[in-house]
Amino acid sequence: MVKAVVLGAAGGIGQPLSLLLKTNPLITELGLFDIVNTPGVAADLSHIDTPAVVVGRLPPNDGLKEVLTGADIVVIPAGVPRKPGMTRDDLFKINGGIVKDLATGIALSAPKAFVLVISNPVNSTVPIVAEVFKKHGVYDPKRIFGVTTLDVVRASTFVAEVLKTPSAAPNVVVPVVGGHSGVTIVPLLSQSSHPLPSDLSGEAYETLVKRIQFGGDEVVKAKDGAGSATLSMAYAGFEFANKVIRAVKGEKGIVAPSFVALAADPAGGAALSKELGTELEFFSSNIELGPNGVLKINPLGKITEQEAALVKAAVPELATNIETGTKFVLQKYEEEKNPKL
Ligand SMILES: NC(=O)c1ccc[n+]([C@@H]2O[C@H](COP(=O)([O-])OP(=O)(O)OC[C@H]3O[C@@H](n4cnc5c(N)ncnc54)[C@H](O)[C@@H]3O)[C@@H](O)[C@H]2O)c1
Ligand SMILES: O=C(O)C[C@H](O)C(=O)O
Repeated sequence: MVKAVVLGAAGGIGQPLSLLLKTNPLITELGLFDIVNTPGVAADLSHIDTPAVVVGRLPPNDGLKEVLTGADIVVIPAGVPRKPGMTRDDLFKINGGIVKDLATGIALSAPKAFVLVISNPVNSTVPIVAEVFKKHGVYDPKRIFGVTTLDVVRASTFVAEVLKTPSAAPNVVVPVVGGHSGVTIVPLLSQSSHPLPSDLSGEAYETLVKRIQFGGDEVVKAKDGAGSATLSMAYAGFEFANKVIRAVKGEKGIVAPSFVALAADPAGGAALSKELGTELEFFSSNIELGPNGVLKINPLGKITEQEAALVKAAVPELATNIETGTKFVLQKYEEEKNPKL
């Protein structure tokens, strides 16, 4: 029995993600929450002949609480997407508040659920969820994940294109570490399952790295004001959710990058901090998943000088993004305690 919940289920990501989750036979209940349209989305999906019983709720009458109660896994794609010219950080003002409110609902109604955060800016929204959970005394760093899978999916696709083996994309595995925005997205091309040509250096290497780092911009530009990646994100979110569910069901050796608190595995986190040369509270490295969430945070391993330079460039921005999320929640709690602030 697995209950999966999507918060923001009527949106561009939420709908196709809910559709994909409905196709997973391991999911027995699918809860959909949004501020609009979830009864319709749920009615539509409920006609599909797979096991999951679908329920869609709106905010009135404790809809969030009802959907979250009994949840094993909660995926959050709620919030506004970018338009051309915007950075992911520009979304913080609106999405920070949305994620804080939804995290509060999860802390109250499904504190043991695995929480998969898609809403941008991920580097800041994951720390928001962590702070909210700390405040409610239910924080377990092993259970909160920033979904960076789309970067991995893109890296696989773009590397396969360079290798001129388009059908290889699903088999090409390229770890992408750091975070989920611009220079914090660090592809470790030297660890690609399919080695790149040895002459891929200089401009060609930089072009490939930039394409992976700024792949989101490609979609934002092409959609021309109608939002950002939705379908590829739904695919990526489904991939990662499935990995978590498979690990919970006892499958061993499932490894994937995700933006998690290093406290989720203190020993692995310390080793990673040593490699980074600094202590960050959150970082996306390859993690091994287990029945309780994060089992092990893997080190970066052997990387090239170019990759070390990319990691170094990512660290200051990550530190700022993390602090933005944490401070936002702490300040909100201060304001609630002392409304005159
Ligand atoms: N992590 C990633 O790799 C990644 C990839 C793509 C998009 N994103 C992010 O995902 C988010 C959603 O993108 P989208 O294209 O689906 O946007 P969208 O506008 O199409 O959908 C967002 C949905 O969230 C809902 N929503 C707003 N406030 C809510 C609340 N308080 N509670 C519940 N639902 C609420 C909206 O009603 C809407 O249906 C954006 O922040 C986007 O930047 C992240
Ligand atoms: O680019 C965006 O704003 C959405 C998402 O983070 C992406 O990488 O596609």
